[in-house]
Amino acid sequence: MKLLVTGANGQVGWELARSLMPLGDVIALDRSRCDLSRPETLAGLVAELAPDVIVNAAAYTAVDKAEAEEALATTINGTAAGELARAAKAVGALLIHYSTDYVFDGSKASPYTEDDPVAPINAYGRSKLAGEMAIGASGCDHLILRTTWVFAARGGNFVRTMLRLGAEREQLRVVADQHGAPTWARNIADATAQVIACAQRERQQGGFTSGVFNLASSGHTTWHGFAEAIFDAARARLPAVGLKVARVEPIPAAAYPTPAARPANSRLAQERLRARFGIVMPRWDEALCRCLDELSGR
Ligand SMILES: NC(=O)C1=CN([C@@H]2O[C@H](COP(=O)(O)OP(=O)(O)OC[C@H]3O[C@@H](n4cnc5c(N)ncnc54)[C@H](OP(=O)(O)O)[C@@H]3O)[C@@H](O)[C@H]2O)C=CC1
Ligand SMILES: Cc1cn([C@H]2C[C@H](O)[C@@H](COP(=O)(O)OP(=O)(O)O[C@H]3O[C@@H](C)C(=O)[C@@H](O)[C@H]3O)O2)c(=O)[nH]c1=O
Ligand SMILES: [Mg+2]
Repeated sequence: MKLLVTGANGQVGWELARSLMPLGDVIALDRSRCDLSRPETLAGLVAELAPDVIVNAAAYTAVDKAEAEEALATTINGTAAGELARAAKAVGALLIHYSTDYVFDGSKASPYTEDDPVAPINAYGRSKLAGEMAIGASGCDHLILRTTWVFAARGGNFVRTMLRLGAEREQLRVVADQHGAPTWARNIADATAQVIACAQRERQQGGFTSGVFNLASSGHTTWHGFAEAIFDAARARLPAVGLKVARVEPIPAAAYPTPAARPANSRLAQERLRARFGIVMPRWDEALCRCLDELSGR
């Protein structure tokens, strides 16, 4: 099996290179070899490589910056995703694509299911929704995996931000009224490998259907709860970080103004993923400890 991965240097893309290896030949392309800001180049690239599976891990993920660059975010997350889907259709490839909790407005009181109405409240969310819709319209075999609050030992993410700030300051203020499940990029990549293996069997046997699946850690917390867990775990595992932080003040989102609004509820129900693929994701706090173990070289 030939698997094409985009966004090879991203949190998820980096982990995919390892997780997908047992499935076949992985061609992992970074921005320099597969640039989603130039959607017109993608059909030719895919036709030339003729992969069996395309995993699109490239995305414009700068949530606040997207407010001022919505056109670029939409080209990368919307138009280019649609072009990859049409290219997948042309070569008969399966497309795996990632989307986000930010397609929802966060007003629901319980976890979102895949069929809940979408209503993004920021430019990034709108651009990711455009990608979902373009893929759905393409007619290619596809699975859209909606994930949340991704972290990893490398790349730009909340864990690395907190470790940096926690080494600089004695007190931090962190939003405590946004709820979600921090999800480790490695767990996403491993689950993706399971999903692909299952989907390819279904396609061979004629029982495949395309669709949207939530894919996030088990359990949930707030950004404040996540920050406290990061510092607790780091004190035990990463003395070299030299944490100064003594207090993490819980604050409402209204007290932490940002260019982009964020949903209050980012929780995603996991039943559909379990029913179709038998996947139960690890808990977010256990995954956090494994990730920090990796950072500490354990
Ligand atoms: N991060 C998160 O919290 C969440 C992410 N997701 C989704 O999961 C997927 C994976 O995200 P994640 O790995 O966390 O994101 P990252 O930001 O870690 O990685 C995204 C990658 O996309 C690359 N990229 C950006 N612009 C382009 C472009 N024009 N052409 C090609 N590549 C480009 C980046 O390249 P470079 O390294 O050069 O900048 C980066 O390597 C995305 O679809 C994202 O929307 C969903 C929910 C939460
Ligand atoms: C740095 C910092 C952030 N915050 C808040 C701001 C925000 O509400 C929350 C998280 O901030 P971030 O900017 O890391 O999160 P953000 O970039 O919005 O994360 C999102 O990224 C995209 C790509 C997704 O798809 C989402 O699932 C989600 O992971 O923490 C504080 O309260 N205090 C702080 O010191
Ligand atoms: Mg961010």
